Amino acid sequence: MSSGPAAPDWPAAPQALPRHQGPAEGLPLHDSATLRRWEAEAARGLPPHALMARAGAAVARLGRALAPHARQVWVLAGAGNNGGDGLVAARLLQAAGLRVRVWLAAEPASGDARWALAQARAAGLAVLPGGPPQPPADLGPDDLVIDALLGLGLSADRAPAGPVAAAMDALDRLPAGILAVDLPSGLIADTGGCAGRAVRARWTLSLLGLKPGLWTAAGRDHAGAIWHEDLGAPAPAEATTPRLLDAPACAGRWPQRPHAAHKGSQGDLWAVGGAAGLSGAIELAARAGLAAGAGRIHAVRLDPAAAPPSHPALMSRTPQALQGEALARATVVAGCGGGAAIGAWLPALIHGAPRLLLDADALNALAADPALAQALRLRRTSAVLTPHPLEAARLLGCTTEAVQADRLAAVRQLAQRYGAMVVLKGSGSVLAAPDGRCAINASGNAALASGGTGDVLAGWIGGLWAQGLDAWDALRLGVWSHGAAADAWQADRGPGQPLDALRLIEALQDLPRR
Ligand SMILES: NC(=O)C1=CN([C@@H]2O[C@H](COP(=O)(O)OP(=O)(O)OC[C@H]3O[C@@H](n4cnc5c(N)ncnc54)[C@H](O)[C@@H]3O)[C@@H](O)[C@H]2O)[C@@H](O)CC1
Ligand SMILES: [K+]
Repeated sequence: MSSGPAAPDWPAAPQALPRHQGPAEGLPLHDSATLRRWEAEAARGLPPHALMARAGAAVARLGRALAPHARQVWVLAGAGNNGGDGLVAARLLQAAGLRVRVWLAAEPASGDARWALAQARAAGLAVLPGGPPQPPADLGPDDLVIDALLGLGLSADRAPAGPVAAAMDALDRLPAGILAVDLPSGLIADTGGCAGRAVRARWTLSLLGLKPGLWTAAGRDHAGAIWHEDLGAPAPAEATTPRLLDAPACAGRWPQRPHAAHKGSQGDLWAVGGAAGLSGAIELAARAGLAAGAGRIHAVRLDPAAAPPSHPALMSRTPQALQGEALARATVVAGCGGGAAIGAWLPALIHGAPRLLLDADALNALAADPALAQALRLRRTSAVLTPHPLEAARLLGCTTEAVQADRLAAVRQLAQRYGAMVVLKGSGSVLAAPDGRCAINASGNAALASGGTGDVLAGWIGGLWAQGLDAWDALRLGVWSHGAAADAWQADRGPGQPLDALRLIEALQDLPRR
């Protein structure tokens, strides 16, 4: 960029403070192909039906714990092994003294499920396949319903019809809590999409491994609280599985603040945007960077007519100030409220900023200009992109529906195509790096669905990154803590209230840094 950099008055921010080692990258999430291999290997070393017996016992045990006052249980079982798990649970719950009724979609085909049905009948349960799914008339709110219609064997390309659809209709209308076996029926394990429709469970017990689809797209709305049972079968070593981004995966990864810290040691964040009429976005990003703890925050207005920042700790800058030494040590968050004007500044930022995060209008400019995309790929240092699904679709040249249909595939493709770290925002944000690392965020809730929360996220990640974290750590921690702040806020008030962007920044400041 052109003329007149401000002379630095403190030493440059270090590139990296001591690396913050957390216990792990997070729990692995397994795709269905891996789960099938895992199941086959585990079954080889066990007596017949042992895995199903363990699965059914785990469902029964958890059902008792979650619904301790239940007096009766209604089990809806499909004709596959998911239904077999439900039949085992039904038998065990009856043996524990509960009144159990079973609805079975059709005569089971697999050996395991036929065994489970025979055992259930031998124990005195009246199980006749087919017929209308009629819940027990006196089923109450304390009682338990077990959804064992469909699991990993769901055919994703057809919406459930016939008896299974009728059973799903019945599940929609029940007062009692629904415990889903392995997956809420109809939810696609690998993507979190629905095969037309899916059961809304209060709880899900995921068997063997955790599935990515429980955490992203429609997964969070359908799975309820997620429980895990590995059935005592050792997990396969899969290096490339996505990881669950949760509190333990982020523990101990916050930037260090040594006693002798000063504003020059905590990094320089430049928030670049602020086209006319859009200055609020840049102020939100800058304020979030300040809350994250970055040492000096510069708010760059691309249009001099745009309102200057109102927070007294933010330095109002022209774009010309971001060049030379200032640019060489800057962490730049570009695009929040940038309008079309941001495009002209991107070549210099892509070339000169050692840490660069592109959001909103910067992403739109990138999608529209192949030369920018090429320049980004050629960068030696990390860049971070923070698209929502529509921006991701523009970057990939596809529809928003295609992005949402397989969010993991979309984010991986973006990371490869642009040579950048990417977070695809939305319910269960997904993260990917060009080297194949991948994560799904477990925090956050619908309170975040309001204007400006994305600008806050961009500035918050930038503020963490400016303090010396490496790019992947800053991205992971930033995304998780952004959602965790909303979770803490909602825990105090209950669901349903939107969280405005300024309050979100306060909630981020209040979040304990452990
Ligand atoms: N794979 C594992 O990890 C283990 C599997 N077990 C259970 O077995 C399940 C997988 O069993 P299966 O492979 O038999 O599959 P499922 O029982 O999940 O589904 C197969 C059944 O669903 C029907 N179906 C599939 N798609 C449908 C659609 N779109 N609409 C209506 N009906 C549809 C099929 O006709 C078949 O009857 C797991 O989810 C789990 O509950 C456990 O027993 C033990 C370990
Ligand atoms: K199920």
